[in-house]
Amino acid sequence: MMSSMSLSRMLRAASVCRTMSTATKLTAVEVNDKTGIATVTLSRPPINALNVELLHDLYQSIKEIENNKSRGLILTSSNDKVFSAGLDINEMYRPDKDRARLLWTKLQDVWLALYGCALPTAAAINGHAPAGGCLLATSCEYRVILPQCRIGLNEIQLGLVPPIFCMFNFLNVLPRRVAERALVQGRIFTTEQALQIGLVDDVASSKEKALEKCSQFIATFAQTNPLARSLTKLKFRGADLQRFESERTNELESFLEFIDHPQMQEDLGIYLEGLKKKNRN
Ligand SMILES: CC/C=C\C/C=C\CCCC/C=C/C(=O)SCCNC(=O)CCNC(=O)[C@H](O)C(C)(C)COP(=O)(O)OP(=O)(O)OC[C@H]1O[C@@H](n2cnc3c(N)ncnc32)[C@H](O)[C@@H]1OP(=O)(O)O
Repeated sequence: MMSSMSLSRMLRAASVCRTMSTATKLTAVEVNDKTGIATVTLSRPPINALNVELLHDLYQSIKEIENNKSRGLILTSSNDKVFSAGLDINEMYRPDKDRARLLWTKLQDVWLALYGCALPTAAAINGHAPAGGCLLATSCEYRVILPQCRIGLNEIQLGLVPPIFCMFNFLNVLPRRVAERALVQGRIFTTEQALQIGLVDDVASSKEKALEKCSQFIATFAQTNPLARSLTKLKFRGADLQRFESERTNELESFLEFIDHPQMQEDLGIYLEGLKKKNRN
């Protein structure tokens, strides 16, 4: 039988963390009642590839957390090897046109919501974060990564032109020259390299420690007026958000045109097959 001691401990623990009532299917949202920090966990096995549904759920979670006046938002993954594999290539290869339009629109919505989020944001990067995975992490204000991970914007290696928000994210984090070279080379960085160039702020030996460091970052704003903080953040990011708005329709059309091209379809097919073959050998 459970002792009254362990029962009270369990009740205390349960009162610290609560799952948000509207937590969605492919993202789990947990709010720590003590700190007021919400953790969003990407939960689309096996590798958190960003499809329409995951992007939809992620957007809903970010907005919900922002509206619930949490103290901050931490983004992480339920997979212990992959933070996110980026866009689901199956959504771009031989795509349904309406769905491809939706995919890109939802990616744009997520970027706007995360990059422009009024709350302090941090990413506990507990696995590889190529392409769209890196985009999510660099939309946040602070990043902690685990050892032996790979992170970067490698779109150009797939023959894809990195969209404008990739550029904004890198310019916000890296010196201009480093950002430009990383994007045009489609560089994927190791944990050590990412730390050395400043693509991530810190390295932690486990997911728990990464989450702790993210919470500590968010706690640095405990004494700061939240409105003053968010308006200051907006002053830094506002020009990017405005330029994005003015180009979002063009970027959507460019994306659709791009993936409609026969050569692009052939390249994506080869790339996808290469990823699958790796597992067959
Ligand atoms: C205005 C702009 C105009 C035009 C621009 C046009 C387009 C720009 C788009 C730019 C925005 C973002 C783009 C992207 O995100 S593209 C996606 C790029 N992602 C990658 O290249 C990652 C590829 N994957 C990997 O490197 C590894 O899978 C990873 C993530 C390191 C994990 O490795 P591991 O744990 O070993 O897992 P597996 O490789 O065995 O993968 C398991 C399983 O998943 C399949 N898979 C992997 N990645 C993807 C993916 N991104 N989409 C779909 N499927 C993926 C893989 O094939 C395996 O499948 P299997 O059937 O073999 O189990």
